[in-house]
Amino acid sequence: MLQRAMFRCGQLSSRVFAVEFDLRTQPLYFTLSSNPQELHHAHQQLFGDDGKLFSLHVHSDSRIEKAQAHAEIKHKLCVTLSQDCDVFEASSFIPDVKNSVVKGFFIRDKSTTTLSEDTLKTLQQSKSVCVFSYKREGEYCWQELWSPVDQVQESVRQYITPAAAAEHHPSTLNIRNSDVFYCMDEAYKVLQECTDIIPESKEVLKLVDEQLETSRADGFPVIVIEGLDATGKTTLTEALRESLNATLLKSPPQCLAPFRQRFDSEPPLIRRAFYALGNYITAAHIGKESLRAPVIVDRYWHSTAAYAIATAVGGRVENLPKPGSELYRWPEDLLQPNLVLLLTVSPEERLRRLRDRGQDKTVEEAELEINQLFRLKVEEAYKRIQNPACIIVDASPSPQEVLQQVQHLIRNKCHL
Ligand SMILES: Nc1ncnc2c1ncn2[C@@H]1O[C@H](COP(=O)(O)OP(=O)(O)O)[C@@H](O)[C@H]1O
Ligand SMILES: Nc1ccn([C@H]2C[C@H](O)[C@@H](COP(=O)(O)OP(=O)(O)O)O2)c(=O)n1
Repeated sequence: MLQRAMFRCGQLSSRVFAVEFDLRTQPLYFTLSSNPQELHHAHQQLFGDDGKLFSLHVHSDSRIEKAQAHAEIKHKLCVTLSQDCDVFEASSFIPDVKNSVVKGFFIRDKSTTTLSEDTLKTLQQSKSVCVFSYKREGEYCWQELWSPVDQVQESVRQYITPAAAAEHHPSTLNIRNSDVFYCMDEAYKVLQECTDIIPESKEVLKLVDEQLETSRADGFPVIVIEGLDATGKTTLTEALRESLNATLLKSPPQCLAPFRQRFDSEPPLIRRAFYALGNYITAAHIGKESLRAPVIVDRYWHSTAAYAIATAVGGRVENLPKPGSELYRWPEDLLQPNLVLLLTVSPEERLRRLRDRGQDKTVEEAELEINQLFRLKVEEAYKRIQNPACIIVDASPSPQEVLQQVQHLIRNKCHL
């Protein structure tokens, strides 16, 4: 079993576990050792209290199955476990080694019921789930493979010892080709692997196939408008269309609208691959339309990458991939715009606009509202994307003033 193999002595020094307690705090890092050692103060938070402790993760050779099972387990743990149970995101990883992350959960059950054991037992039977339990022994705590009481099993005990945080936050290690895609083929492959379980994938792939190659002719300028929801993108792009006599496009394109809700309910791997492919369809439209007139694009790759990175990265803004990281690099096979403008408004003004609009928000946008940290991470990721980088536009003045500001920028940068 994958997880057990990781615990073999040869790998002990490099395999670390991180448990995210709360979005505002640092995760707790620990590693396993065959010798008991004194628990560090911080570890008392996790292992020192009363209550039963478990961790679990899915093992499967299929990344689609793994992603879906992980999402289902998350949902199941949240709806079935009582309020006396804390469920944390937990991952094991080899420090700073790309693609080494195994995502899972950590459960602290302070209840006197057997609900968590019953739930874990069911999960263990129905899915490829691996469960570990943690036991205290005086001042020490150790981990072993968990099996329900009726199945006695010989198991190796490993003592828990604190570990230092790695240079790169674990949630950044698996971003490439799981959350952000840097070429069309990689996103395409994900949807190909989904066709059995999500029949709509075939239709999406067909729409991608129908688009002709987009070798960019030296046509009219292409200007992308980016920003969080309710920063004024629709208002500005409509005004620019009028004033520049431009063609207005968006990503995801209209032809993907019937599939969006379906893919929005899927785990990040599948959802982000869908949005990535949407950019390539929009790119084909841009290639065609820019031969006739200037093109304004409402959201494009900056949105795809910034939301994906901000969702994947747990905790604070400091946990984002460092500025200059290859994770912020534009995909080589995706048509580049001439100008990208990022609309920014204060959180208060944005909330006011959201309320005035009074429309339904996507779950993600609703989360943005309550989760300032997430909003900060999306904005910061937007700003770190390179080649092309975005130019920040203060979108708090009146629509007319914002339009003038942007027209001025477009005249200077694109000579329109
Ligand atoms: N510059 C502005 N000043 C004040 N309100 C604005 C401005 N731009 C847009 N709005 C209003 O804010 C809300 C969100 O704008 P919208 O263009 O729909 O944003 P987005 O497309 O980025 O979600 C709308 O009700 C719109 O009328
Ligand atoms: N080009 C794009 C556009 C949107 N997305 C994703 C990113 C977020 O999850 C949502 C935001 O879309 P949302 O519907 O809230 O945006 P608008 O209100 O249409 O501006 O879509 C993307 O990944 N790539």
